[in-house]
Amino acid sequence: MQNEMILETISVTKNYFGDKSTGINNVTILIPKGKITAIVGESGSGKTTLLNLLYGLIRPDAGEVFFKEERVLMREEKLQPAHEAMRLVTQSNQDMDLNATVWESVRSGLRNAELGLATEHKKITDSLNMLDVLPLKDMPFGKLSGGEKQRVTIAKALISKPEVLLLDEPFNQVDATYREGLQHDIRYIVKEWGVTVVLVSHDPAEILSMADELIVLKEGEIVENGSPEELYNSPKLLYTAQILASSSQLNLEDAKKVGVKTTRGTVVIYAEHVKITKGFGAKWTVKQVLFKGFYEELIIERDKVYLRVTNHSKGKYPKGSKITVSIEHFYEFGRWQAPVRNLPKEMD
Ligand SMILES: Nc1ncnc2c1ncn2[C@@H]1O[C@H](COP(=O)(O)OP(=O)(O)OP(=O)(O)O)[C@@H](O)[C@H]1O
Repeated sequence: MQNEMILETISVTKNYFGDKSTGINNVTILIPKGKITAIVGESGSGKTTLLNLLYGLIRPDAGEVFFKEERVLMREEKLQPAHEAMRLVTQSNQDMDLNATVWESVRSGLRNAELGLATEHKKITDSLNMLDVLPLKDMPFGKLSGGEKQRVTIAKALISKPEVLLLDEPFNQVDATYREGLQHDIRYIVKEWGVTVVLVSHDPAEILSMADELIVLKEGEIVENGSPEELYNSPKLLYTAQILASSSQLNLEDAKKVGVKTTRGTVVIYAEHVKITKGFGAKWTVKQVLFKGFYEELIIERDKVYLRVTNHSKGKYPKGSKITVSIEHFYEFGRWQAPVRNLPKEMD
């Protein structure tokens, strides 16, 4: 069954000060209803601009944005900023009053001031509960941790049950330990309340585990889109592979040095596809051990060629260890063509 679409842009362009290298260019996208769509791309690729255009905060130079097939009116065209069925949560929490209590902060998200006290109380309680911050209700917003602030800001955005929630880097201020909890809660909200989420993120871990759909932006244009699995397992572009996975890129010469035979151009090797063992006469050296929580990322070197490796046996390969390497597969990219999957290669 085809997904129902809720938001759409048709050939939308927005350049700042007429400079075509800024903003976004000729972007056409469809956002499915009741799903999580993530907009990803390097810094400056136009992610926030696209989010603001979807919300009606900024006017496109060309093209149109539609919410349920109706054109989204811009803030100059009506009294309310942006669309009443959508809410945007920005990175800065700049519209939050630091001295207001959590309860008051969430209450200020109600647009209908005429609600009875009991209804209002229930709505605030429901929103706070949904984000698991009810016990903080009497705390001033300014005294909360980054993660708690983010939860309260989302609770405020959700109190009037918007159809679309737009999140700009929602986990930036959130401790790694609390990230998963918040990601899980957002997924739950999408499922329980049927909210559509569009989020902007640059962190592969959160995008891949959360999103149903990915839109990849590069220099203001969409270069790929699809499910996280599709784009992670078969990226068409080197750029996408670099954004979604911890990886190493080798040029033809370096690839040859380490035994990877390619004729087409850059080779990308995902860290998780490099397998290592300790071995006598091994030619690779562990140069760095990066702590990643429940696993490590190693930077290893041979003949001045460096590779990233995911290592789940923490502590087994300290800095300076000599190791043997095999690569399960790698991607070849030449003139931005589709990748070629390769069979395991023994390199030592
Ligand atoms: N208000 C503005 N005035 C002028 N240029 C802007 C403005 N907002 C964004 N830009 C420029 O447009 C381009 C895209 O910016 P945008 O913030 O949309 O990118 P982004 O992908 O969200 O970046 P980041 O990940 O760093 O937040 C950048 O070159 C940026 O400098």
